[in-house]
Amino acid sequence: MQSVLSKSSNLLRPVIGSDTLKNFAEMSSTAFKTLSVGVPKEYVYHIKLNRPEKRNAFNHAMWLEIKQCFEQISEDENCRAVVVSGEGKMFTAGIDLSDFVTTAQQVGEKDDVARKAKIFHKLIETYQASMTSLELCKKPILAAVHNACIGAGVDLITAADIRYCSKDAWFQVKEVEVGLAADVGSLQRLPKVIGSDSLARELCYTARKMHADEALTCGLVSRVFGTHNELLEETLKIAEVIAKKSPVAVQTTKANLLYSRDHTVQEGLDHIKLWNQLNLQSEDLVQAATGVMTKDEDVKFSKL
Ligand SMILES: CCC/C=C/C=C/C(=O)SCCNC(=O)CCNC(=O)[C@H](O)C(C)(C)COP(=O)(O)OP(=O)(O)OC[C@H]1O[C@@H](n2cnc3c(N)ncnc32)[C@H](O)[C@@H]1OP(=O)(O)O
Repeated sequence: MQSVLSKSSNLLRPVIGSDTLKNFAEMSSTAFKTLSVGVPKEYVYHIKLNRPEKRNAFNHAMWLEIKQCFEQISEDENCRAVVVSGEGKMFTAGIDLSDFVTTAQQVGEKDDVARKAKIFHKLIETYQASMTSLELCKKPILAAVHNACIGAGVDLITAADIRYCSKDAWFQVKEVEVGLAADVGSLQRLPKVIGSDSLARELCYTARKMHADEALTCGLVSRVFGTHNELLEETLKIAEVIAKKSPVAVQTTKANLLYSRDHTVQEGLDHIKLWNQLNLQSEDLVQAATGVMTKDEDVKFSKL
């Protein structure tokens, strides 16, 4: 097991250097230990949580690699939409409990409360940044959940743009059951995603499982597909639709939806006005509008 203490000097060290930006998809298959990266369609990346033998539990390496991966994708002109799924039996079993307990025990061996707190402060900050990297990634992220999505899995998917699942999916904000208050995003994002403060509180206080049908009704996911294969196939198709649109338009839309979530309507309107006083001058606008008028559904936009 890796612990945060033994790896602390490496906490934010990038796995991939900036010189490899162009070859991200090829490089990442060897650079990442806990994620796999594929390019199933033009401009569409598929990231899989890849510790199937441990049910894709988030060990320390995975927390770090998620951040590295999405920061890299954010700047990668070859990517316009990202699908995130889990390899093997389920989406994820949440935080790697063995890893986490080892860390907690090592911190416990220190004598002073302030010094212990400093280590946990850094750890929580690092794990929060990992989840937030999906939200800050300029490219839309589509989470495709099959079977279990537990604990940290809910933190992850609520930072994604779009959530789909298969019929066998279930979701669990399990933190209170393992003696924790969730601290890397679920408490902040879940109520906003589902739009029901009462249901969010019920899920977070009871740690009960929520199955696919209820996840659809409450808006945690926007579509349910039959099987895992259908889920991936359909999610990739939707990612491809997004990837064919103007990257200027799509990336500006993501940035402004995020901004507007946390601001007043007027602040949001002022914000998009600034973005679009630039973007209305982009070649993408003329190309896309011409495509609509000439019924050309295959307009090719330059890389961004
Ligand atoms: C600063 C902190 C911020 C983050 C906080 C996050 C909190 C959380 O995520 S809380 C949720 C924690 N997760 C759990 O409580 C889930 C525990 N696991 C299970 O309940 C079951 O394993 C599960 C229902 C997911 C799967 O059951 P299944 O029968 O399919 O598999 P198993 O035989 O139980 O497990 C297979 C191997 O995977 C290992 N494993 C599963 N979950 C975890 C985990 N969370 N952490 C570490 N390892 C896990 C399990 O030990 C088996 O390994 P092995 O014995 O080596 O084969």
